[in-house]
Amino acid sequence: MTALTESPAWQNLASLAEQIKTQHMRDWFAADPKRAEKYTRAACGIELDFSKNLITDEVISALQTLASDCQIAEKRDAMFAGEIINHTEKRAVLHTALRNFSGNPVLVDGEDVMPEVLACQQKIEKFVASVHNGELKGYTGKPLKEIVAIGIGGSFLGPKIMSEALKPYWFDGVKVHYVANVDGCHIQDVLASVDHEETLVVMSSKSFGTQETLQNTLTAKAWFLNAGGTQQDIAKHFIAVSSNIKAATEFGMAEDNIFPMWDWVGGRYSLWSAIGLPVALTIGYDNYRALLQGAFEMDEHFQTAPAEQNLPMILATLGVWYINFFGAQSHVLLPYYHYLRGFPAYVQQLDMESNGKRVSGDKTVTDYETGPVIWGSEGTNGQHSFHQLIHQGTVLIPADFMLPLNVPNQDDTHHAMLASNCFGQTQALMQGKTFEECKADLEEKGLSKDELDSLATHKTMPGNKPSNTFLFDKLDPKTLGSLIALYEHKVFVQGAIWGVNSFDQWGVELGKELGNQVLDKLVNTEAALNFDASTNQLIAKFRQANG
Ligand SMILES: O=P(O)(O)OC[C@H]1O[C@H](O)[C@H](O)[C@@H](O)[C@@H]1O
Repeated sequence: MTALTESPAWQNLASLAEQIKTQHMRDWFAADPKRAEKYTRAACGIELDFSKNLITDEVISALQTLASDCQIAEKRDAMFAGEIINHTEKRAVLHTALRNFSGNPVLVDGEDVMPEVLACQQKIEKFVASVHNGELKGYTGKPLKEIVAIGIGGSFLGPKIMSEALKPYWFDGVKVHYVANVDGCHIQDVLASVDHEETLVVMSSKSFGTQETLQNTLTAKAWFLNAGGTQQDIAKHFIAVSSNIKAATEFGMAEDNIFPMWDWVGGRYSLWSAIGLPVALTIGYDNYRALLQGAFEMDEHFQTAPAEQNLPMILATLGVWYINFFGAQSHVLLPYYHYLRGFPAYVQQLDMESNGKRVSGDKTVTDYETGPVIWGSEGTNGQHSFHQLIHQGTVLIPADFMLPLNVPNQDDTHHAMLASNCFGQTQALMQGKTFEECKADLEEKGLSKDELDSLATHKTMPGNKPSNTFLFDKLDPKTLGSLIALYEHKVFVQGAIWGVNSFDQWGVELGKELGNQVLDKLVNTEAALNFDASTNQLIAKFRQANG
């Protein structure tokens, strides 16, 4: 056993879980009319009702003990202080510096990074203004109205979902198109829909070495030249965000057109850096700044609120409770807001790339589960498909429901229906429906006893399924910033409890490496195939079809 699973806090939680498994949330709600009030907390305009969880005061305090024994506060402070907590890559983890409005310095290797961060923000502000006011023009003198943002992974998903989620705040007059996949269908479709004279390509790649992004940018460049632009005009239509200035200039980007980022910002945490430039172009700089402000406020909350009030701590420890003591292998996110439909995919990357790890500390292979499968989609759509399994399937899937109480320009009837479905689902998951209740419903229909028993058995829902419900007044830029930072810190706390390095991604790196080796064999069609028989066969079939 590892030190974690042997620890008194872990052992205590294991025995508490056995007791809790014999109880039902229904009974807790019946016994305590104040349960909802007792287990609701708010911060940064986000209210979290976590009363529909398999928890008691004793469980909460045991989870807090585990967190404190795992030195979460110390680890959190080390992150904010710029210590090298990404130990396998020997890097600090300072996405929080990108939204630091405290006026305090943030030191990396003894040097304050804030002046560079602020200079970059000013550069973004100026650039966005010059696009929006039409001052920056394309090579034929037309304003730049179409933004083609090329990037993948962290250099894509965060900005894309932020832009989508903030549709009511879009700046009128520019349209942003995000392209990630190397599948040529996407870039072709996007380029076919825009006028090259009005197009600005923003290439986002921290490393400036990611195959998909380089290829899509080359394709866009060829399209631009083919449409009438010249090599000299490229500087007016192509800009980059990267920490690899050398590679970006070698690629042909003008140095002035490169927005910097830094090694101490991980890809999936980079949306707060100039990687967010397409977001600022979508919603304007003031709204973009509010987004950063919201994240900053959540950072402050995370650092200062006591454990029992601390939203990231509450969410993280609840997750650990289900993953490690109830065998939950996945966690579903259910935004009841169409514009937030991309949020599950974003958190999927954030959480699974961060905590999809199996080594704790220096080299201990864990004997406990770590990051869960994160999935989900917008409500109410899922209610008509996969919610069935959450209600009556044999696996436990904790759920996060989220709903803005006000939606700009929304028809009241639609919004009330949306809300009723959201609340009704959390209720159904919690209370379920007993065999007796199902039978009583059916009795009036004149069924025989056998039929009654059978159908009532099928209709019975055990309930006792945990969920969190997040409410916010409206999903404005500030609240979105806070919401994203909340999940970032949740992931941090869980990683810190499990002792994994939440900031590297060696599994992803291996995929890139092998993909390049295979590409070599697809391009050099005469090269001998020396992989396993299955991979060789797949390559041979591709060669044959494309020969
Ligand atoms: O920004 P780039 O260097 O192009 O990297 C893009 C993405 O590449 C990899 O897949 C990493 O796992 C991601 O975290 C990263 O965001």
